[in-house]
Amino acid sequence: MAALRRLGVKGVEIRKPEQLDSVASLIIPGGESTTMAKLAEYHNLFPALREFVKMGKPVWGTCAGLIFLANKATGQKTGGQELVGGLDCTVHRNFFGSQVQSFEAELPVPDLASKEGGPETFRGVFIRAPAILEVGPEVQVLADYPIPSNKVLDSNFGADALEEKWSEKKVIVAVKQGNLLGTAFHPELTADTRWHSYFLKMASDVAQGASSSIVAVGGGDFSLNRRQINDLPVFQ
Ligand SMILES: NC(=O)CC[C@H](N)C(=O)O
Repeated sequence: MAALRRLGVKGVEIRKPEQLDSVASLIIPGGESTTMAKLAEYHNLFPALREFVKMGKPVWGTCAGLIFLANKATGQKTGGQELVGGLDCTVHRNFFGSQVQSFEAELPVPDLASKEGGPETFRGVFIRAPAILEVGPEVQVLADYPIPSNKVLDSNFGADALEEKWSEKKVIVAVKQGNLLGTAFHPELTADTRWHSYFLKMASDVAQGASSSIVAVGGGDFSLNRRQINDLPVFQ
């Protein structure tokens, strides 16, 4: 919400399925995807979210939101978790390790830079971040990242996938497929608003005539009357 405000756009928080009828595009933010899936299930959001994606409305998932959008997730808790799906990729939920292994890195972002201008790299803030292991033919890769050299390719990764598929020693961290955008990192925690403005352009391309609201779902405090509008700290 704070990042959108910096671009002069007012977002609306979505708590109930029927609220999705009144918005033209959606951001599913980061957080913790198992918890978010439980809450989304409790609030009966999954059918409406799937319908929203199927209608071709722009949806951007960051981090846990990316996991939500993926057709397949690995590294899930026992019993798995429900996904919205639509994005033809396999995501590893905690690819880069636990919370303490969170990190920041400069990512080459040629497509973003050519559309939005600015530097050729983007500072990726990876917080217990997922990574995309495989993508389908319709998916455009917007950023990738070398697999950390200390990364032990253990059983969590699905041993069969290793040598061959990962011979390039890179994982994918940003993708676009039609109306869907996915980032494994948190662009809203930097002062660089290019991913947000990139998504807003996707949204305005599709939204013609519809409401131009951008909305956020999941994460945060679900009590409506205690909502705060403080901006998050932003890393320069
Ligand atoms: N920053 C994040 O959104 C972390 C996502 C987390 N790995 C999950 O499973 O949901």
